[in-house]
Amino acid sequence: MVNVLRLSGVSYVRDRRPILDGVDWAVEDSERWVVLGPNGAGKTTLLKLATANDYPTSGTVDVLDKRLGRVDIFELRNRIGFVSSATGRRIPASERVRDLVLTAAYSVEGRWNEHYDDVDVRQAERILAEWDLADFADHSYGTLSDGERKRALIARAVMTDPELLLLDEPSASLDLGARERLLQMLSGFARSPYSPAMVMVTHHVEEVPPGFTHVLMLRDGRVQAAGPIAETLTAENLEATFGMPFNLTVSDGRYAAVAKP
Ligand SMILES: Nc1ncnc2c1ncn2[C@@H]1O[C@H](COP(=O)(O)OP(=O)(O)OP(=O)(O)O)[C@@H](O)[C@H]1O
Repeated sequence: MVNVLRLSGVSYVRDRRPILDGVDWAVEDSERWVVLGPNGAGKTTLLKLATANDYPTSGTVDVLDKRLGRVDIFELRNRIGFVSSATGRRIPASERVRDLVLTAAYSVEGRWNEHYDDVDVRQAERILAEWDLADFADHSYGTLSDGERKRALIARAVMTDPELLLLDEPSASLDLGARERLLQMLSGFARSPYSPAMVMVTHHVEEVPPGFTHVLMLRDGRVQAAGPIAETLTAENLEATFGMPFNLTVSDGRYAAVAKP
């Protein structure tokens, strides 16, 4: 087992307010983590550190065995796949889906070269099929539905064979069918031993894909609970994290939570 991410005593303070407060957390290469917590808990801030897009105020962050602050972050970022609504906003509407995926191999957005290596073209075709995008390969990004866009962004993120894949609320704004389709794909991807370590931020236990192994629960910038999902994703920990009591059920690996009457 290899640590892909390790936060030790991490605090992140802005305007004298601790947004993350004494966070200790480690992700190993075979693990798939869900990060759960209410609005403002610090989930996106945590991803900013994990993607080497910011630095902690105190404590240490090691990403892929490199200590933030002592490493070339551009080299590090090439080894990390990241999907968020902000990454989606940077994609030109006219970009063809095939090029969106293919150009990831060259770390560019927008088609820039008429000649790609065969190995990259084959890899892109395989990934497009894997994420159910083969029929959309010649469509432009701007014409895709929200669900298709999310799958296209994930396909782009995995094109470079990242060692760590971070997803910030991938199923937010999707309709029920699109959400379920995406969760099935994420579940299959999470279960593959060839997939990288994964971290997915979500607000809803219903969006936890079966196959994810661990959960980190954050409240007010502090770790409320962290560990294997079966033992850690409990009604007690949900209440401690979201500040209200829930009835929690699990069926076929899918969780559902409703407030206690
Ligand atoms: N650079 C910053 N300066 C000041 N406040 C910040 C900064 N970054 C984040 N915050 C604040 O820190 C808190 C945590 O933000 P963050 O986006 O990490 O939470 P989150 O758990 O992702 O929330 P949500 O679920 O609503 O997306 C919020 O109250 C936010 O306003």
